[in-house]
Amino acid sequence: MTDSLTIRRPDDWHVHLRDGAFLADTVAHTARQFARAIVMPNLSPPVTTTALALAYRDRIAKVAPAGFTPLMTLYLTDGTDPVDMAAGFANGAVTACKLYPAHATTNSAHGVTDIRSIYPVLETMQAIGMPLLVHGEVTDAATDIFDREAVFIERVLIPTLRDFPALKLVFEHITTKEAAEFVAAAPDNVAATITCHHLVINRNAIFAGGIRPHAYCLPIAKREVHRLALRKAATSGSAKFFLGTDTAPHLVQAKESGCGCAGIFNAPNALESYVTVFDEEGALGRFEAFASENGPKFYGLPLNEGTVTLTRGETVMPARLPMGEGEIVPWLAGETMNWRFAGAEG
Ligand SMILES: NC(=O)N[C@@H](CC(=O)O)C(=O)O
Ligand SMILES: [Zn+2]
Ligand SMILES: [Zn+2]
Repeated sequence: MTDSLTIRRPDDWHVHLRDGAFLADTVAHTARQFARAIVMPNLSPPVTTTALALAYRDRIAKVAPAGFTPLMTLYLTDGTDPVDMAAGFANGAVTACKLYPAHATTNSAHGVTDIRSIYPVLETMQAIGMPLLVHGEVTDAATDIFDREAVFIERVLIPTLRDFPALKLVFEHITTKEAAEFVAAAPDNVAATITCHHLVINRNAIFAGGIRPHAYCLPIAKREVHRLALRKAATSGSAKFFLGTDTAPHLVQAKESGCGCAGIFNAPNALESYVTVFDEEGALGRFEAFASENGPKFYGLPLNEGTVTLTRGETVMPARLPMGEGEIVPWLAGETMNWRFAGAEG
C-alpha cells in the first residue's frame, strides 16, 4: 500500500476566485495546493475585456503569495471584440475565453444568447489557437435540468466543432457519461475538466435525508452511472481529461436559503479529495498526469517545477471556514478524509 505520494506541483484549470472581500481567502486556499489557476471571469460585472482582465489580475497579484500564477479568461458576450481578445491573447494578458450560455449558471446573465452570434470570435480563436472553455448546458425551460449537458452536446457542441474543427475546446466540469464518451472520442483539440465533487457524489447526495444545499452545484450531479463514467475517464490515463475543481464559494447564508446559490467550495481540500478517488480506483500511478501534466500540455504551457506530497492519514474537515467577512461550508465539511495534503516543496 502506498502511504505517501509525491507528484509534480499541480494546477487547477477551473477556479472561481471572486473579488473584493473574498479574494484574499480564495487565493490563499488555491495557491496553497496549486501553482497556476485558470481564473473564471463570471464576476459582477463580468470580465469582458483585456483591460478588465488585467485589472483583475492586478487585484489577485496584490493578495497572492510568491509563486502563484493566475491565468486570466475573458467572459464572452454577444458583443465580444475579437480584436481586443486577440491582442490580449498575443501579449499574454489572457489565456482563454469562457462561454457561458446566457442564464446557464451563476452570473451568466450577460452570456451568449446564441452560439452563432460569436462565430466571428470563434473564427479568430481557432486561427490564433486560443482555447474556448465551455459551460456546456442548454438553458431552455423545456429541457430537464438533468439532461441539459447531454442535450448541449447534440445541439451546440457537435455543430460548433463541425464548423470550427481545429478550435481548441475544453468542455468544463463534465458530469455525464455522454460528455466523457464524447470527449474521449473527439480529436486532440477537445479536452475536459472534471471536478472532485462530481467524482464523489451522485444526485442522491442533494436529497440525502432532506435537501442539502451544499451538494448543489451546476452542472447538477447526475445518476450513479454518470459518476462511474467520470471516474473511469479521470483515471483512464487519457490526456484529454484534467483537473479543474470548479471551486465556487458562496457564503453559508447564500447557500442555506429558499433559493440557494449553485457552487461547491473545494479549494481547501481538492487534492485530498481527488487522490482518494484515484486511490479507490487503484490508479494512484495515473494521478500525476491528471493533476499536473495533461492540463499544461493541452494549454501549451510548461510543466511546473516543484512538488506536492499527499500522505495517507485521517483528518476531519472543519464544519465552516472564514470567507471574507463571513463563513463558508466547505466541501466534505465535518467529514473524515483519508488522505492529507502534506505540503508543497520547491
Ligand atoms: N459551478 C457552480 O455551481 N457555480 C459557479 C458557476 C459555474 O461554474 O457554472 C459559480 O460561479 O458559482
Ligand atoms: Zn460552469
Ligand atoms: Zn465554474
